[in-house]
Amino acid sequence: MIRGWAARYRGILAEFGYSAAQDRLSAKELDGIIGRPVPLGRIAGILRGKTVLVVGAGPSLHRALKVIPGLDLPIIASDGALRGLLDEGIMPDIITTDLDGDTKSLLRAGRSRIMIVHAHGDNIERLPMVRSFGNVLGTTQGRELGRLYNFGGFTDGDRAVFLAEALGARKIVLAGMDLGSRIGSLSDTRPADRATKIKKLKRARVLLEWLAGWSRATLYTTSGYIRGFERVRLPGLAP
Ligand SMILES: Nc1ncnc2c1ncn2[C@@H]1O[C@H](COP(=O)(O)OP(=O)(O)OP(=O)(O)O)[C@@H](O)[C@H]1O
Ligand SMILES: Nc1nc2c(c(=O)[nH]1)N=C(CO)CN2
Ligand SMILES: [Mg+2]
Repeated sequence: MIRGWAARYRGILAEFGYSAAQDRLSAKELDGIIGRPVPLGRIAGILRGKTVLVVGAGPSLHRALKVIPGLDLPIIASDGALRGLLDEGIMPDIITTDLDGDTKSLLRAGRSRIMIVHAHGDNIERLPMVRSFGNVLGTTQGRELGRLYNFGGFTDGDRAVFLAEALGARKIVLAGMDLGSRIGSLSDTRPADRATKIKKLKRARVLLEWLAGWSRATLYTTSGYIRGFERVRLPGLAP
């Protein structure tokens, strides 16, 4: 577990009213379901020393999808962004998910791609889906247990950035990671959950700005402003 995470996790539990015990229960369940996890070295082999594209499901994803096919970069897709990528014929290398993204897309990608599956107290009933995935690594937001890892991060999108940093990416470029108060249309958020979702995105921003203070990777964003991330334009996108 990364230094400083425990305090941030306590803050998340308090703000969102989650139970650490439920998170732990879910983590144990996931650890029991995953037979043999993907070796960490295989994931690091994809990311180490590379410029890695992390794709979120924010409103700017639609624009980014026009140019992503021309980029020759390893791609990590976060949950809802996966469907957008698949619709454009782009199969990402790695998917970060807590299994509440589009099920059809997750099952399709899960046949061949690396699925980084996050266990938390509110997705226990979804965990059996993991049995259909060929290459899985499990994560938890609490203390690491069994063969699960905690790279840091909260939502699927910011966890992808923490993962890429932990496994040695040289540069991390965000697309569709607008954060902010507009939820992307590819994000499958029920109206009743929208206020919580916006709070989650705020928390993701705070965590990314914390990461920017000590990240070994250089961080870039092609979507919204994030302190500590350099703003760049995706090549080929009109201003
Ligand atoms: N404005 C935005 N709207 C939606 N998602 C965003 C936005 N900005 C960044 N993202 C990132 O895109 C990721 C994938 O989005 P999506 O809402 O589809 O997935 P999700 O499975 O509901 O996310 P989570 O389970 O992490 O809440 C989020 O985890 C978030 O980090
Ligand atoms: N207990 C719990 N943990 C989480 C949850 C959640 O709904 N419940 N959602 C997350 C990202 O959406 C990440 N972590
Ligand atoms: Mg999710």
